Amino acid sequence: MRASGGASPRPAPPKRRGSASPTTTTTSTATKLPVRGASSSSLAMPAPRLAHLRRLLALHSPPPHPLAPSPVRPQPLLLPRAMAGAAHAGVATGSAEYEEVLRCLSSLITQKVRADTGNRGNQWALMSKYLQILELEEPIARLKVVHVAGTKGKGSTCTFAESILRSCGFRTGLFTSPHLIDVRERFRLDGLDISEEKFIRYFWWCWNKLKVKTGDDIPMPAYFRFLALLAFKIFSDEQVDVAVLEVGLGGKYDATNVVKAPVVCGISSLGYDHMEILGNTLGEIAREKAGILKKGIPAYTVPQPAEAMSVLKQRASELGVSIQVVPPLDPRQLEDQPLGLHGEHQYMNAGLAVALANTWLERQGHLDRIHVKDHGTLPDQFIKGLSIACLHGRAQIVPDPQVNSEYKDTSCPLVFYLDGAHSPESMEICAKWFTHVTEKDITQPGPLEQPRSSSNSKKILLFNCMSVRDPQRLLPRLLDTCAQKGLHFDQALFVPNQSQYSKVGSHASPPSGREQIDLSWQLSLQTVWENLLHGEKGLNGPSSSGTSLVFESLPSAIKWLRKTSRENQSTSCQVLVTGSLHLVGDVLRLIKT
Ligand SMILES: Nc1ncnc2c1ncn2[C@@H]1O[C@H](COP(=O)(O)OP(=O)(O)OP(=O)(O)O)[C@@H](O)[C@H]1O
Ligand SMILES: [Mg+2]
Ligand SMILES: [Mg+2]
Repeated sequence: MRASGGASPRPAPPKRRGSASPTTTTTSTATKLPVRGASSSSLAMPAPRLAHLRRLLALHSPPPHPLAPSPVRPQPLLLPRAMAGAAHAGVATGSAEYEEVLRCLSSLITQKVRADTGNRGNQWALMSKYLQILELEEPIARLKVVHVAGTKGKGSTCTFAESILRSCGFRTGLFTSPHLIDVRERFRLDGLDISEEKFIRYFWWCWNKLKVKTGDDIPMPAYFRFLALLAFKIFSDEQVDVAVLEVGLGGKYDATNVVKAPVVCGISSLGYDHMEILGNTLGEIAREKAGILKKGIPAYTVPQPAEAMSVLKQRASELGVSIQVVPPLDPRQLEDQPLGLHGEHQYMNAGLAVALANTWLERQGHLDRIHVKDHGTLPDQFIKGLSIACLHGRAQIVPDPQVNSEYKDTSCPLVFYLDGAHSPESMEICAKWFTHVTEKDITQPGPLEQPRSSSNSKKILLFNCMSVRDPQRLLPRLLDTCAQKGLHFDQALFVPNQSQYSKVGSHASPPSGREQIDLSWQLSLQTVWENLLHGEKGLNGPSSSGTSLVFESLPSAIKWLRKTSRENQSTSCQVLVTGSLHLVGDVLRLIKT
């Protein structure tokens, strides 16, 4: 652990987007992993190694409203249905064949697609070649697709829409990204992660066909493209009634955009992210996302900044379609049921999902399945779908199972508040959610009382972000939004993600030699934080000592949190984990083991 004000030399300020990262990304390591053809003995992978592969594969390919938020309920650590498959397959129990599948998948991860224009231009034409090889053109044309792009809220919107249509009695397929713990989270059938057995079967089918037909002219598809092709294969063979597809990155050149005639399209909240690929202005970003709109296909969006909205409208009019703007859902429409996903912003995503599901039902001639009530509330199946929707790592509250089991009363001395926000806009949303749920005097329903009143609670930030992101935009947004609501962090902890150990070793646990761990990025984050708190005096300021810490590993940070919480029993530790979905996934995995 390194505390602020310590002897470590002050690191250089963090690099901006597009500059070389002070840490090596997991991507480059992934390409070094052995690919298929390894001897069977090498398949007996130790659990930490398998965990590392799962994390590695989590790589992406991809205005608040005034209504009061729903009551927030801490979620039990027992993973609900959608995550149950992943939890069961568990990090330690995956079969040797599954490990081999993960190894093959990781060989498809290339730096190129993420960081430059590899998914554009000529490269895009390759998608149709892959579809031919896999004989997927006709099956895709038969799928009844809901397609969603956007900067934020895609996954949540898709999850709500799928859950609604499942509650209406349809067989559903849901393809989202990224995943938190296990790659199979990206593929849900009827609301459940695809089974390991099915995943392996479909994987080899696609893999082997592609391996035979690819070579120097046609390379193997990159990671996200392969996953999208796999999703198409799974959903068509499984004969789902509806396939809900989240765009991985952008829209126009995204692998999911091979769908020529979806039933309905949605564009969730637009903002700044992935500018190194999508462009620097909201207009440019919006144009890329509007690339999923199609002639004759109804489209919906949420209220957007004017610059983005005008681009969406212009593109829609070029195509001769109207794009309808859906307001956030009014909680009264839910008959007092809370949404399954928490936070004010989810009313926005839910409103979009309702429009998408409703249009899907209408266009498929299934409106007779739902009973529209005359007093303005949603049909029962919609309310049910919205309230059971589940997506981990988004505004999720998890009391620490270890520390809390030591207390007989209902208090929760250590609680994790997890949200995978990683763009400036979502930092703000996340900060609002955290301040709201930890506010004094809020009594939460459910089996667990609110930890303790905020007067004797400690607010701790556990943060990391990928080095392609700009902490100078993320951290001030978080800090300022919290401060405006009267919340101040007692401490901030900066840690590398578990998966970042890949650069120094093959295990998911930290290597023994401390000197091997490059913490320069975390030290840079700490500098940004300290400068925000104490001005340019930063780390050398007398008041800064102890307000932030850098840990060399996540397990050591969690150990420290547990120790601190045990030593101060009258104080509850409320830990906001944010900045990276990878970090959130790592924390979820670590605290349940
Ligand atoms: N409508 C929204 N507006 C702003 N931020 C949002 C919105 N919906 C979700 N978020 C934030 O974005 C995070 C990710 O949400 P979600 O998974 O739904 O989005 P996504 O678009 O799929 O993100 P990703 O880019 O990681 O795939 C949430 O944890 C939350 O912090
Ligand atoms: Mg994204
Ligand atoms: Mg997503």
